[in-house]
Amino acid sequence: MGTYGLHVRYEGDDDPKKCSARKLARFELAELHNSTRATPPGIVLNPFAEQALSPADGVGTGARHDRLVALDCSWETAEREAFDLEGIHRSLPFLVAANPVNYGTAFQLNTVEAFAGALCILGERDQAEEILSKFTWGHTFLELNEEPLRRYAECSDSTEVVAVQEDYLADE
Ligand SMILES: C[S@@+](CC[C@H](N)C(=O)[O-])C[C@H]1O[C@@H](n2cnc3c(N)ncnc32)[C@H](O)[C@@H]1O
Repeated sequence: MGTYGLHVRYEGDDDPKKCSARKLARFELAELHNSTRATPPGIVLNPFAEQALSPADGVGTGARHDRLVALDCSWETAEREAFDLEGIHRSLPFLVAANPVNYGTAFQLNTVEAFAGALCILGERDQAEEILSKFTWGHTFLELNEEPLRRYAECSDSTEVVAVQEDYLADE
C-alpha cells in the first residue's frame, strides 16, 4: 500500500480495453467509483484547476488529503463541469504522455500517468513506479519526464512549479 489512496470517478465512456484506471483497479492499486457522490474527497487531478500541484499539497506538509482522485472519462467529455468532485483541485504542470494512445502529447495524460506524475511531485516515487509497472510503456513515462518531475518535486509551492514549467513551455 502506498502513502496515497488512489480513487477514480469512473465515467466508463472510454474504450474499456485501453482504460488505465480499470487496469489499476484489477490489481487493487486504485478504487473505482461509479458516481460523484460515492467518490471520496481528496486532491482532485483536474486539468482545468487554477492551481498547479506542488509538494506543498503533500501529506508530509500537514496538508489534509492522503487521497488522489482522478476522473476517468474520454477527453471528449472531460469538460470543466465534469470535475464536480469534492476536495482540493489541482492541475498537473507540463508533462508528456507516454501511453500509446496519446504518446508525446503534453498535459493530456491518461489516468495512471496523472497519478504517477502527481505521486512523483509529492515525493512518492516508489508508488509511482509500482503503478506504472503494470503497463509495458509505463517506465517510458518516467524516462520522458525525468528532469521536469525531479525539478517539480524540489519546488516548495505551486508558484515555483509554474516557474519551472515555463522552461519547458518555451521549448514547445
Ligand atoms: C480524461 S481521463 C482519460 C483516461 C483514459 N481513458 C485512461 O485510460 O486512463 C484522464 C484523467 O487524468 C487526470 N489528468 C490528466 N491530465 C491531467 C493534467 N494535466 N492535470 C490534472 N489532471 C490530469 C484527470 O483526472 C483526467 O480526467
